[in-house]
Amino acid sequence: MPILETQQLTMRFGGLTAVNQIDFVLERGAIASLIGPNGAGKTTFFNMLTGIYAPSAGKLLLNNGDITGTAPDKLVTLGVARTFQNIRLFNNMSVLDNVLVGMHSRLKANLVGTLLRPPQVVREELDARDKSKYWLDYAGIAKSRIFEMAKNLSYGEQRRLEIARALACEPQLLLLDEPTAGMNPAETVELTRFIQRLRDDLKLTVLLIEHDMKLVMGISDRITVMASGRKISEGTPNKVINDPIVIEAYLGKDDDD
Ligand SMILES: Nc1ncnc2c1ncn2[C@@H]1O[C@H](COP(=O)(O)OP(=O)(O)OP(=O)(O)O)[C@@H](O)[C@H]1O
Repeated sequence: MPILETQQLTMRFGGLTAVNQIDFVLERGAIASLIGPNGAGKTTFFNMLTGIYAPSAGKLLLNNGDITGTAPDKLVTLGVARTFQNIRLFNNMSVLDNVLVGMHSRLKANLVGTLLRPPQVVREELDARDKSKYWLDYAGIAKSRIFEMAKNLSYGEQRRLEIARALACEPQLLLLDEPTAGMNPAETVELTRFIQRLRDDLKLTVLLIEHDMKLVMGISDRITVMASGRKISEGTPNKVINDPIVIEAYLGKDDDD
């Protein structure tokens, strides 16, 4: 059973169809990539998968259950976590608090519990802090950095912090929107290995939007290619890179995609 499936998923903004009737299947445990020229509809597709946009038409299934139109925080509790193309951190909060905020939707305490702080709430908070520290360490953020404000981290560290925050939500499916954007080649290699570890050690399913073709070709079990809102090709890296439609629509472009 696939972990995620879309059926004829469509998003219209006024007269523009940004995502047009996409059928997509993501197998559990896969690393899959979504590629395509600027404006192809990749981020819009991600935004529907994570509940930020309710699709204009079509269906979205998680573990065969219909989750079309489900809100983002609910999807996090169902095991879908993501990072963003433009890093979205609380810059003036500590590194640790950024992860704790991300875990909030999984904590059980309600407002009354939070105010009265009975022992089980205090315990839950302590557990959450321990878990946050664990995931920060897992993502390679030094212990000495966790009380720094997020804005003081290097760019590569901020990207890893975003991933740590997503991991702390204990997802089954992790969506990464251009995770290497702005990284230098060494950081990109390191991140590639890290993504493979997420799949191999944590058994996560990973879907990424990525412009770095070397990374995409090296890491992906499957690649889906979008152009002008449509899926134009799909398959193994080898199949996709040799598909004339892809070469014409995407790889043949002379910009830096
Ligand atoms: N909220 C919105 N309102 C109106 N139009 C939008 C909105 N979001 C995206 N679009 C349009 O939808 C199309 C697809 O955009 P999208 O950002 O999904 O593409 P993309 O493949 O992620 O591009 P990039 O690689 O540049 O990030 C573009 O024409 C874009 O201008």
